[in-house]
Amino acid sequence: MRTSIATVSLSGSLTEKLDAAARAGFDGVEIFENDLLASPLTPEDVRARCADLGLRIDLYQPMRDIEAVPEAEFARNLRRARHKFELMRRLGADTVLVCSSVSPQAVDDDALAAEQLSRLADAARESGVRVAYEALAWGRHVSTYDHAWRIVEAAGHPALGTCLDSFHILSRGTGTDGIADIPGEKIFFLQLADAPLLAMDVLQWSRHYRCFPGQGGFDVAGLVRRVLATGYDGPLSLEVFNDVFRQAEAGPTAVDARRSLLLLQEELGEVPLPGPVVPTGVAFAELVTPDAEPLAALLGALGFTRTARHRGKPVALWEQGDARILVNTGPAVRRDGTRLAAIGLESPDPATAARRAEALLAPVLPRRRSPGDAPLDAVAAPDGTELFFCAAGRPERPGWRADFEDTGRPPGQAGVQCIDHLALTQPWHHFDEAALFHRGVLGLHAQGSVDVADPYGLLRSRAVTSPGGSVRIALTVGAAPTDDTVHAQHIALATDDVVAAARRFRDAGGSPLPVPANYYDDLAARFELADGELETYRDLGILYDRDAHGVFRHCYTRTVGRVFFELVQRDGGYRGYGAANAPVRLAAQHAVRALTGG
Ligand SMILES: O=C(O)c1ccc(O)c(O)c1
Ligand SMILES: [Mg+2]
Repeated sequence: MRTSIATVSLSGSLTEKLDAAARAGFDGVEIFENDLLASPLTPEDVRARCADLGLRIDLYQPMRDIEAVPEAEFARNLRRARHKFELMRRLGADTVLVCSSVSPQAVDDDALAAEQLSRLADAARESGVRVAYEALAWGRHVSTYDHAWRIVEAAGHPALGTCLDSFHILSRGTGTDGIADIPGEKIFFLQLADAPLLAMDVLQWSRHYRCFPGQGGFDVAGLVRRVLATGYDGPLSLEVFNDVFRQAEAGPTAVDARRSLLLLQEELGEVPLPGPVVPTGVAFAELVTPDAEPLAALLGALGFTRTARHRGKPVALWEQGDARILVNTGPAVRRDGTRLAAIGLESPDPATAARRAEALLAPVLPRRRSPGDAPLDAVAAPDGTELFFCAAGRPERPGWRADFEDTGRPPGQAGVQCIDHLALTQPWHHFDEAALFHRGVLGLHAQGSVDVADPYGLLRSRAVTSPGGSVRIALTVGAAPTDDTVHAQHIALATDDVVAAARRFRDAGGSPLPVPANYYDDLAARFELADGELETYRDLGILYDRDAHGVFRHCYTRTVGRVFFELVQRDGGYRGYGAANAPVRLAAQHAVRALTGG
């Protein structure tokens, strides 16, 4: 199955768009007229460039407001169209998209629409061009795919077919049964886009919020299955109007787009991919820092001990229960300050997990970092976080732990059992990509996204989890372009007694994030807590939340660089991450930063 992408889906100049599409491995492009008009390249240049890049020009688009208009108007439209057919000859593009008219001049007359589209197709055929007629969801008289098909069928012209666009069909909730009535050879083109389920004007929704398949709420795969059943054998082409993609760099967007199509093709059984191999736990989280001291103090207060050091690199292993944290002070990482750089994921089959990631266009990292290191399969996530696939339950394989030499100190025992979750701040323009990556590449389940008010902005957060919750990653992003480096990442540590753990932390010299008294007044109003409970929480800076399943109690440390820790206690199967408390936490962190200038 050939794959294609509309130039409108990518940012930059036409040249940049074409380069990005080719590099990501697309077979073709839809050239959006505005991209050509704004380009200094001649149509012949564009044609040559596409040929050099191995890209076919699958579609030229759009032609608007053509049909069902008074004859004089149609004559002008035909003249305009002939110009474009000549342009397409120079480009080497053989299919043009005609959107259903939105013109106030258009009349509700299918016979007239069919007759004029037929005359348009006559002119197109003379230039070796085919016309694909698409119903815009907001078309003046034609807004559904089955209506557009009835007109195409009535015209009965060999150079006239229809273009199906998943957004226009699924946004209107039009049933897809009617697709089976269209002969495959009359579907001249198939455009794919997903979108989040929003209640808004369909034109605004389409022009600003489309996303790649798998990133929204539509059943795009179900629609494609129906289209393929007709015998359609043209490309699967992504046409995504999206405000974020318009601003983000074209290269990564094109990779994100291609990954989305690969996953769609896998779902359809068209492209076999290795795996997925779902990770079964977090082997370690690796922090890099220019100065180990503040982290050492923090980890010590949390009850971790330094149990081992790497044989060849300045990396220390801190352990408590099943929570393992690497602190890397290597020179290569000093410039970025303290941050979460890598995650070790326990995997039942690391090699296959890495092969799947590679097949889905994740950059593969060298297996051996230095001579003598145990080979580890690793890839980079879209935000640059390194993901190591660590053999779990495979004693015959040398694990990452073999690279470490024990210090002789046992793991700490201050009530922390394991890593509950990791919260990673994503670059603001890669949020949807990050969720699709973690779902598609790692086989994690993506939960719905929640908005969180920050005193200076709005954050969106979406969790991806393994079955049973042994791996939980909260992906967070600012809703508007921001300096992403100001956002923190955190490691949440699970305990079955957060009160005891928080007390130990404070007694060991740790300073919890201070929580305002107003928060506790509100807590008293919302929940009937046992005698003394509220006072304990207030004293220790513990926050409280409840869902349909259970109770969540949690507290935070101060931030070092971009990193802070959270102690969490989940009871009764609580599923969330304390999102209700996040605005208070964010405000408290801003307040601390303002005081300390850090
Ligand atoms: O928003 C539009 O105008 C527009 C143009 C061309 C398309 O293929 C489409 O789906 C929408
Ligand atoms: Mg379209």
